Amino acid sequence: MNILDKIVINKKKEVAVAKANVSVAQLEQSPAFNRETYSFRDFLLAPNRTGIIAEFKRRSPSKGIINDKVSVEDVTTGYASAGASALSVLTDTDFFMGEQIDLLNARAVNKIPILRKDFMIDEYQLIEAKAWGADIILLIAAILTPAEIKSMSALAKSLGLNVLLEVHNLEELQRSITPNLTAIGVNNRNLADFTVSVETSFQLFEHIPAEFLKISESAISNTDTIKQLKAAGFNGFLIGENFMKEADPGAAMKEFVKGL
Ligand SMILES: O=P(O)(O)OC[C@@H](O)[C@@H](O)c1c[nH]c2ccccc12
Repeated sequence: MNILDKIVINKKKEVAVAKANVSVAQLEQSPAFNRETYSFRDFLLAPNRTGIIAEFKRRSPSKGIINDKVSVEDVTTGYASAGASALSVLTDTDFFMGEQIDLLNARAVNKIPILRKDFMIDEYQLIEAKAWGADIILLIAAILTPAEIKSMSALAKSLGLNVLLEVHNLEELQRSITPNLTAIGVNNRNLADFTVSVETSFQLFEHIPAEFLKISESAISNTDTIKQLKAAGFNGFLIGENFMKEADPGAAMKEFVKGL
């Protein structure tokens, strides 16, 4: 059993507990639920922003603890002022040390789109995402059927949420395309065995239909890589560890973008 299988088994139990504790009607009453969401497309393509989706990630299964000393408010506002087009906030606790409150806190202090970074396996989690202040949800092709991707992205659209579909190979990409997606993210990290290669993005690029925003995810640690990805046609760059490993991730991003 690989890590992704373990995460999904755990997530199913977590969602069952959450559903028993908090009803959809309760989630729908949360103040964030009825707000207007920010447009992922507008912020990603804005000329005065960097295209970087900057991630708040304390820990990962591949790296262990990356940084558990910083506050989500300091880091995400630092990212936003360094020119992030969007923020990514992990809400998985058992494997990434993220929390629901991290997303709520990031939402309270930022006026740019926020991705709820989690393993979505149930429509209930989309209602949570909206109620907790997210603008974007992640759907990971490796753990969902094409029918699930279709129905979850249609529900996301009806909630005003943007959808980032994550793929790692051509087969996942081709079976998962559906009209209600906003963006396609090529994960340079294989979540089954943790190997990384930015080549994955360059290889899959030409197979992504023109109407979707194109994001390269993971293992990006220098501005030359971003310049090459931009030249190939990528619109967005999801970066976590390269900033989070520093004592002040916002300042690290500010320094990094000088090289763009
Ligand atoms: O820290 P990195 O290598 O810059 O990667 C960020 C992001 O792409 C990565 O955290 C990620 C990509 N897809 C995911 C799915 C679930 C959890 C995490 C991820």
